[in-house]
Amino acid sequence: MRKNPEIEITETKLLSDNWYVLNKVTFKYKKENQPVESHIREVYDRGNGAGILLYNSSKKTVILTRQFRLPTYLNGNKTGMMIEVCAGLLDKENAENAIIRETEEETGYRLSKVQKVIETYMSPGSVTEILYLFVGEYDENMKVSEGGGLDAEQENIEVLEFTFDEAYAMIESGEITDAKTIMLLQYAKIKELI
Ligand SMILES: Nc1nc2c(ncn2[C@@H]2O[C@H](COP(=O)(O)OP(=O)(O)O[C@H]3O[C@H](CO)[C@@H](O)[C@H](O)[C@@H]3O)[C@@H](O)[C@H]2O)c(=O)[nH]1
Ligand SMILES: [Mg+2]
Repeated sequence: MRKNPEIEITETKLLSDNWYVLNKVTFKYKKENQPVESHIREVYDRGNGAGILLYNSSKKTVILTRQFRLPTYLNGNKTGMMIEVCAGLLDKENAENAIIRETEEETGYRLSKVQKVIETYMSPGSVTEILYLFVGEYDENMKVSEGGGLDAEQENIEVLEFTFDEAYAMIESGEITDAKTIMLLQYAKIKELI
């Protein structure tokens, strides 16, 4: 599937597969009329993910989640708590089914339709993950459980409802710093979704 004649991968060394997979990859970069360069990069493969902005256009509200995120705690986020759109890693299913399942697990809303709006590499220098971003309408009739995430995965997810304006202002105030959440809120603003 790979289609770049300038690139030749010569070695892939597994550094860790304790949870997800970290490889050290050596490759040759053969640029025309230039000496061949050898590069080494560490690449973290944790699969692909999906996220969704749940919105209600008549109430002008959105559903977001709050949870502890250790990597942010280790890098400048005082409490480690992050406000994010509902999101999860894909199992073997497609992104649309995954986000519908994840929405119910994390927020308690059972959606029947969602719309894919963005596909993005979140950290292309180091992480393989593609994130598929969706929007979907929710209302109270779709609420089937409390949400909160899977106990088995110790997720401890709080479900929050904000007006769209409140949520949008939290980007400016620095209360929302998660990239996929900022992208989806800005998408909603640009497209005048809410
Ligand atoms: N034991 C253990 N658990 C882990 C480890 N890494 C992750 N987990 C757990 O695996 C679960 C994954 O939950 P999901 O809801 O499927 O994924 P997510 O972490 O919400 O991922 C979403 O957000 C990420 C960060 O923005 C995105 O990168 C990802 O694509 C997705 O959108 C979480 O309970 C998480 O704590 C680990 O090293 N060890
Ligand atoms: Mg999640």
